[in-house]
Amino acid sequence: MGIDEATKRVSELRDTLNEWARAYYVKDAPLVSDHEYDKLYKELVSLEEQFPELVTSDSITQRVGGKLLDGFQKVEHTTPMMSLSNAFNEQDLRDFDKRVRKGTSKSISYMVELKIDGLAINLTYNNGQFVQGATRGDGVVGEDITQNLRTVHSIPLSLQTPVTLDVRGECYMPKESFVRLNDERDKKGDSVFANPRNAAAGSLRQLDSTVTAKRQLSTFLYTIANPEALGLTTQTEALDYLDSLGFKTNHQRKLCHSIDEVWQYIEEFSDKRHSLDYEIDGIVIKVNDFDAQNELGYTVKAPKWAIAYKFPAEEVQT
Ligand SMILES: NC(=O)c1cnc(N)c2cc(Br)sc12
Repeated sequence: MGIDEATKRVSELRDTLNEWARAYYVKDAPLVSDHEYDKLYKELVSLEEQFPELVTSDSITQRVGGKLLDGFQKVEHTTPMMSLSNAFNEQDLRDFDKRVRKGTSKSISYMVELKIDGLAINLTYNNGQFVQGATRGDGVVGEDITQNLRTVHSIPLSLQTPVTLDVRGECYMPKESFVRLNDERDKKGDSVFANPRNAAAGSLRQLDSTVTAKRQLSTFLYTIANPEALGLTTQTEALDYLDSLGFKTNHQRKLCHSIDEVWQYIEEFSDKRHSLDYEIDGIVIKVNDFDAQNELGYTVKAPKWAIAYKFPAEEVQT
């Protein structure tokens, strides 16, 4: 096969494999069998070995294999990554709702989202290319874990539109992966992780990304930095835009038009959360309209337009 034919075939393989990977890892809806996927993947690896000049950093074959790091570089976030104040009962939520309605004349609806128990991350894309991934750190400065995040299949290495933006979300380990990992570690006499959040954090703080690649991590993205610069006016629009770019968002979200509706959702997930295949430690309630968010502003620590309802800690069965 000559270079022209190889170039064409490599492009076809990447488009097909990226579509299949998005279906499997982002939409949880596989289009083909693992065997079918592996067949094309092997063909792409072979062509890239025959024609190294065709390898690009966003090729699906380049997710694993960065060099062994001797530490993590510090990264300053373009805008601070927020933290949330907490609510522990219905009255706390009703007090929050009163403060919100006192703080703005706008009509209020709430975007209600599951609070994923993982590690907060920031992903930076330049002209649609994934260029940097970082931990939240203290909210202002985090650590560069780009190589490790490149191994997480639900994180696109390139977007279908050449947009420059920062997106934030949670990297987590599914419950099943957590149980399997601890079984393997226990059998080898290694220490086990206390919970999926610690397992995800430990997996992302690896200096060797080939270890991270084996940990079956996933993500839910939920924030775009400076969303109004992209013409987005609500959290609903921001989440739909993240979906359209090929990111994995959590579809259990609900737009609520009263705090009563928010409380119903919380009561519903107080039980349903145990049947999810990932851990959550609460529910995040956000004023949906960005103009109203800006009017409400921030306290020193956290936004006045959002709150995290925390589920009561559960008795650990020993
Ligand atoms: N959907 C969300 O906004 C969300 C989900 N899961 C989380 N652990 C967090 C943390 C902050 Br801070 S926001 C948020």
